[in-house]
Amino acid sequence: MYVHVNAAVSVDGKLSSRRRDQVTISGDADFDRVDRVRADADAVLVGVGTVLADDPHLTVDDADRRDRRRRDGRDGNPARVVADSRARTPTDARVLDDAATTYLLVSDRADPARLDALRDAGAEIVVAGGDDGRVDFAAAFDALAVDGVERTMVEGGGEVIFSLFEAGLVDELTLYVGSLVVGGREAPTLADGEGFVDDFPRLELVGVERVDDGVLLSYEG
Ligand SMILES: NC(=O)c1ccc[n+]([C@@H]2O[C@H](COP(=O)([O-])OP(=O)(O)OC[C@H]3O[C@@H](n4cnc5c(N)ncnc54)[C@H](O)[C@@H]3O)[C@@H](O)[C@H]2O)c1
Ligand SMILES: Nc1nc(=O)c(N)c(NC[C@H](O)[C@H](O)[C@H](O)COP(=O)(O)O)[nH]1
Repeated sequence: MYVHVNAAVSVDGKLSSRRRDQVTISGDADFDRVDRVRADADAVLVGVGTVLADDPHLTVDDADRRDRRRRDGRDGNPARVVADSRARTPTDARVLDDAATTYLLVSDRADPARLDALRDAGAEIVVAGGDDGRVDFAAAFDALAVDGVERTMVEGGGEVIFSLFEAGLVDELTLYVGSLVVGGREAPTLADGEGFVDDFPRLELVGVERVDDGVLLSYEG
């Protein structure tokens, strides 16, 4: 699986505010770039924290890009994937509408009644839980690959991105740094989780570009 992480942060590295509600960091040009990256992916993945905070749709906005995908024999939208160990995704979440296939990655600790309700709401359930009750991304990606998902774009949040770095699964990172300060010791950052104390993952900087009133940094993992 090729994993491309994309996120937008403030100059102080925050994904959103201490209230964990969505902060618009990208400008129009960056959101258009995000749409292009989505259109190139087989799947777009977020954590359930992002679903609960932002209720994202995770589809391709641009109709020409959807048409191009269909001409290439693909679905108009990439699949949507939510890392959701305990199946907390609301059954009326926007990711569960019929615009695309949606996989929920759950652990074996998820409540079977919740899973039935989510299946009824249209979700495909993939059980891929590690011993700690969190989704084992390597196992989950192997399961998705069976369905033809070879390229996944990850749109956050900070807990999921940390886990992917920890597991050594990040091939590419694009980071839009907007020119605003959010602050707050409790505000989510690009990589939260437990944090590293040694063996810090190192990335190779491969691009720096001014976009909107911010900077787009491109790295290889
Ligand atoms: N600026 C951006 O680009 C951007 C993008 C996405 C989200 N956000 C913001 O980030 C915040 C949400 O991020 P978050 O960190 O709270 O949640 P998250 O989206 O990273 O989801 C975390 C949850 O995913 C589940 N999970 C399952 N397996 C996991 C694993 N192996 N590792 C980690 N989590 C696993 C757990 O239930 C965990 O609580 C919101 O405030 C949202 O607005 C910003
Ligand atoms: N690239 C980017 N720039 C931002 O300034 C910002 N706040 C997000 N946040 C990610 C967000 O949590 C969602 O995942 C999608 O940006 C919403 O996507 P939809 O339009 O609903 O499909 N992402």
